[in-house]
Parts: sequence; structure tokens; C-alpha cells
Amino acid sequence: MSIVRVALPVPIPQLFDYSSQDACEEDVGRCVRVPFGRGEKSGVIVALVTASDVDPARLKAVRHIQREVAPLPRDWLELVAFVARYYHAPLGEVIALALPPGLRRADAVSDRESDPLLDLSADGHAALAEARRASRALALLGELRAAGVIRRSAARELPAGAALGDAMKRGWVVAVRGADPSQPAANRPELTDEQRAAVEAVSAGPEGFAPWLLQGVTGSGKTEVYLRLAERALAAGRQVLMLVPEIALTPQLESRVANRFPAACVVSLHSALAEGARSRGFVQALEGRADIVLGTRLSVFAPLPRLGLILVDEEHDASYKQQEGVRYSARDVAVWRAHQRKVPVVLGSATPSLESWQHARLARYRSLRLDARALASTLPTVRRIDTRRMKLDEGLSPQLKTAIGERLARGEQSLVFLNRRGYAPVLSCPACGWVSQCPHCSANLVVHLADRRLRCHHCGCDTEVPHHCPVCSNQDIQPFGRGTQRIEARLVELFPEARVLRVDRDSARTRNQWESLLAQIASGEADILVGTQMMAKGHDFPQLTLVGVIGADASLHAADFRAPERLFQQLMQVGGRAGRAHLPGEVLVQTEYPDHPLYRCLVKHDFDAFAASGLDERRAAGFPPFSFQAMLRADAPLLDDAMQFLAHARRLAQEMAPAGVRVFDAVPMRLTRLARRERAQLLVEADERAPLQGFLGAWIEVLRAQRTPRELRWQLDVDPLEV
Ligand SMILES: Nc1ncnc2c1ncn2[C@@H]1O[C@H](COP(=O)(O)OP(=O)(O)OP(=O)(O)O)[C@@H](O)[C@H]1O
Ligand SMILES: [Zn+2]
Repeated sequence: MSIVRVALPVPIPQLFDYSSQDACEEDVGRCVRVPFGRGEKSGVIVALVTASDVDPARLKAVRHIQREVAPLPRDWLELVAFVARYYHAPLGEVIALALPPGLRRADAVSDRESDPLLDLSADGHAALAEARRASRALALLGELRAAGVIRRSAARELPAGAALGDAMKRGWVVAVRGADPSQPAANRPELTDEQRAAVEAVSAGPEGFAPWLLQGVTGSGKTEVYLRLAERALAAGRQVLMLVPEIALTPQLESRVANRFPAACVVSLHSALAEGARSRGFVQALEGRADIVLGTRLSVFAPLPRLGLILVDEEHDASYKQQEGVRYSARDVAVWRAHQRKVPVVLGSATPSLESWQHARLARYRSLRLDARALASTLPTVRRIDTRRMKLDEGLSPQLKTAIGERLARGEQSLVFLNRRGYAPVLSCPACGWVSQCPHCSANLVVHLADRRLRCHHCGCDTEVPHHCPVCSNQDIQPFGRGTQRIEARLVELFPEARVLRVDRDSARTRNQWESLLAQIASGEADILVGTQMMAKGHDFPQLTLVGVIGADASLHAADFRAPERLFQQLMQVGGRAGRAHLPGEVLVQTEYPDHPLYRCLVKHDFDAFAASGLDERRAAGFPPFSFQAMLRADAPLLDDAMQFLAHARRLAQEMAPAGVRVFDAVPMRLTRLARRERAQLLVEADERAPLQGFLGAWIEVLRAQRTPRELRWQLDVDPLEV
């Protein structure tokens, strides 16, 4: 009999020992099902031990070991152990997060090659050569010959794809094995000089770990650089991990990668996948059969035995940081992983995070620059429209309306960017002052006229738009302020001949809706787009030549020290959608603060100047990256309970904090009430990472031992993005 030590998804940092009749060293890293309390839990064997603290007679037996798939490798166990240590999360919870649920439950994973690679057989070539009478199958053979090897799913999409079954039955098209995964599709573009220099710099870079920051203006062709680097890694027999901020926003990238490397096994991993698909992709990665893993933050946990390169696209994006449960930053974990596995990591962005930009400036990261656009000859012209003494038409300035009209006349597309969905942010009664507040949050209910609802954007609660004021019965209640629906409505009135399309989380709720919106825009079925930040990232629409920004000032004076950085990034990204191909682009920013330094840098496309001054301010204020932070947050039905817990935690911290670790006061969070819970937070900060980490480890142990009110919850957030 042997004893196995198992990590289970429980909120305490403890491992559990079980007995097993036949477990051996090879089972370390395997998923198991074990009895736990009155039920059963699933976890991962992290070690085989010779002795347990538990009396051997009382050790319970493992129920099932998942042996159909390879065990998770040592380096993967080290990775999750690092994340548990650094973010002060229980190992079992990190593992539960990192593993697809099917695997974690130690279910059998079905693994059939579902999308084989196809090519013409000798018979197929002969049939094509002899062809006398045109037929659909022959048309398909012609298309397949032009395409080269191709996945079955892609072959079906060809114009004559419907004849695929027939062509395969005749033996003209067959599945092929052993094709070179690095073989790119025939139609890849020539690199620009800057792109070539970047690719060569990384290839000529040091063996082993090397972090790179690829700072390339919008439309400079960073994706092409990623693809070439991936090609080289594949040619060397290695696997590539490519992280993207939100896969829902980047179906284009997914197909671009798959089309570039038709013979490669490209696996996507993200939380929106069906369970079976996620398990299958994970196992393909684990067993070294996946060549490229493309995914959102959680794919940073894909086990990759042949890992050769990590790419992090839009590295500044806030969605790399998980905001609940284990609060890890996938970007930071990716860099750690590259170091662990001794491979290069490329962080790419037009607007890097100030942290990464600073690393590059200090030469901790190597710098790659793309300062010119790949296709367009220039960056768009950015102009400020001073709206201080201007009469706006539902938020739209005369200049913006004129510019949209001009695009319409020329058959080009415009985008009006407003980062606020709904019709209006609040409904209110001018007679008695009533406003539509969320009953569960310290926030207003947003008016959604499209379906006549009042909706909370924080907790999701939802009621009908009332016909009169619920307090004084006044019939004349009014929506205040503007959201995308209201702008859309006005644009439809102003330009009745135009096709106006709204793109936000309400119009693109599912991935299918989102993809069909993108297809509509790409095929020119829309003239004017009204969009939120969903439209800001990554898209490439050649006919889009005008971006109008409205309502940006609202973020100018936000309290969070990262707010200006986020605004600048967003504006530069969304402006970067204009004029990406052969038509020149223009960006019009409506503002009441035309002289604000942020807008001045924006007009000049000067990210470096913005970053340098932003970093100066952070240095003066002692903010990251000049300090390291952790946030203890607590929430409870009563604010007093949350505050008292934090005050107590603060006293404990002050007793144990070493010199250099600063403990601030507990304060209610800005959005204090969320979904009926009151929230407060306590910041700790230090100039060095090591003393902070040491302190956090000791502090959290003491905190876990505290008795707290039953309804109170608390969490620690290391390197918080929002303070
Ligand atoms: N070497 C090249 N030759 C021709 N076209 C190219 C080349 N590289 C990129 N492109 C094209 O230029 C456009 C912009 O490229 P891409 O979308 O990769 O830019 P990006 O740097 O990711 O921009 P953003 O940060 O704005 O998303 C795309 O249409 C792409 O196909
Ligand atoms: Zn709410």
C-alpha cells in the first residue's frame, strides 16, 4: 500500500493524504477522486509519501486514479505551486482553476481526432488532370489543389465544399499524417523592414529565457510578427503559447492562426468552451500533440512539454488579471513561466502597461519597436473638438456630424465610440428628485429603451421602466445622460439613409451574435457603428476611416491612479481602428478639456511621452511600479462587520509588519454596496517585493485563524489592478 498526498479544491491551504493499493511515482500529477467528508472530491496527486501525520488505520482510500491521460508534469506542478505561493491562494484552488472540470473530476476524456488534415490523393490529381466534364467534385479538387493541405472544417467552407463527402468517397481526397506543422499557407505577406528586424532580433536573441516588449503602433502588424516567431518555434519542433485578452473579441485571430498553419494542431482554450472541448484541448497540449495553444488568461496553465515560445498580445489589457477567486495576472504568470521553462516571451501592445514599459526602459525587458503602420502610410489624424461653448445634438458636435456625413457620401465607415451601454445612465423625476437606484448596489439603474428595462450593470437586476415616478406619480420622468442606444437612435434620425449598427455587450451577447456583427461590418453592410470598448481592440476594418470619441472626459478625473492610463490606452486603441488600410483615417475627440496633457499626447500619438510623465507622477506618489501592493478586501451584509474585520486585520498587521511595509486605513470601497453586500478594503504596500511577500504569508495565516461573522467574506489581492 502507498500513501498519496492530494491537493483538493478547498479554501484552506492544506493537502490531504489517502491510501492507495497500487499508486506509484508515475501517478504524481494524476487526477484522482477521493472520499471527502460525506461526499467525494476530485484533485491532483502532488506527491507520494512514506509517512503521514494521519494514523495509517484511519487513512481513507483513493477511489479512482485517472490513468487514461498522461500525468501533469513536474514543471506544471511547480507552476501551480508558484501561483499558490505568490497570490497566497490554497494550492487545491489554483489546481481547480487551472484544470478543465472534466479532467479534474477524473472523468474519462474522449479524444478522437475530429478535424483531420486533408489533401489530394494521387487519384485526385489524376482525376483533375483528366477532367473532361466539369463537376462539383472536380471544382472542389481545383480549390483544394490551390489551398494545399487543409483541415476538413476549412475544406467544407470552400466554395465547392459541399462536394467534399463525394470527393472523399471516390478516394480523391484523403486524410494525411505527418505534415510539417510549421509549413505556412501560401499567401503570407512579405514582412516590412521593421517587422523583419523584430523577428530577427528575437531569433538572434539569447538562448533560453528572454523577455521582450514589442511596442508597435496600431496597425503596425504585430500579429504578423507573432505568426513568424511562431513559425520558427514550430519549425524547431516546439509548442507555442499565445495569450489573447478576450477570445470572444478575437475570433478573427483564431482563424488567422489556423489558416496560417493548416498542418498545425491549433487548440483554443477559454472558459466559454464546452467542457469536452476544453478537456480535449488541454490533453492535446499535455501530451504534446497541440502545436499552438491560443487562449485567454486561463490558458497560461496549459501544460506544454515542448514549449518554445510564449506570446502575450495586448499585454496591457486588464482582463489578464482575474478579479475573483485566485486573483492572478496571466501576463505576469506567463513571464514567470517563460523564465521557468527557459524560453522567450514576447509581450506586445501599442500601449504597453506602464509596468512593462518601465521594464523595457530599464532594459530588464528587451525592446522591439514597430513605429510605422504595415499597410497604411500614416497614423490617423487626431483632432480635439472643444465642446465647452457648443450646443451638442444629443451629445454629437456639428463637426462630428459633418465628418460622418462626408464618410457616408464616400461610402466609408464611421465609428462613434462611447464607453457606456444602454440608453441613458439614469432615469429621474424632475419634480421630486427621484432617481432610479439599484436596490442592491450603490449604483443607478441604467435605462435600456431597446427592451424597456431598467438594469443594474453591476448586479444584473432588472425591472420594467415605470410609466410615472414611483414616489410622486409625476408622468414626466426623464432619462439623463447618454449611452450607446441613445446615440444610435439619434444617428438613425440624422442619417436615415445610413445603416447604423450598435456594437456593445447588449447587441453581442453571444459569440454567434458577435461574429455575425463582425461579419456585417467587414462585408460593408454597415455605414455607421456605435460601439463601446468592444470595438476598441484588435479589429481591422479597411473601410473604417473615422472614429468619433464622445464622453471620454468622464474618465479623466476618476479616483483610481490607473484611470488615466486606461483612458489613454483605450483612446489610442480605438483611434487606431481608423484608416488602417489605404484610406487615410481621422479621429475626432470631443472634450471640455482640450488642453489636458492626456489629449495633447494623444494628438501626437506620443505614447512614450504619456508613459514617461505617468511614471513620474507614480514615482512622486510612491505608486507601482515604484512600490508593491496588496489589497485585503472584505464584504458582508453590514458595512460595520466588514470595517471591523479590516480594522482588526490592520491591528494584527501593524504588530507583525516588518520595517518598510506600510499598512493603510481600512476604507469603504468606491462602489460600496454590490449585490446586497457592503464592501471595504485595506491597502498594504512596500518598496520591495520580498518583505511584502514574507509579511503577507504570515499575515494571511493569522487571518485564516480568526473567527469572523458567519456572513463575512474576505480575500487578498496581490498586485491589485484597482485600488
Ligand atoms: N507585412 C505585411 N504586409 C502587408 N500587410 C500587412 C503586413 N503586416 C500586417 N499587415 C496588415 O496590416 C494590418 C494591420 O495588422 P495587425 O492587425 O496585425 O496590426 P496590429 O499591430 O495587431 O494592430 P493593433 O494593435 O491596432 O491591433 C492587417 O490588415 C494586416 O493584414
Ligand atoms: Zn445592482
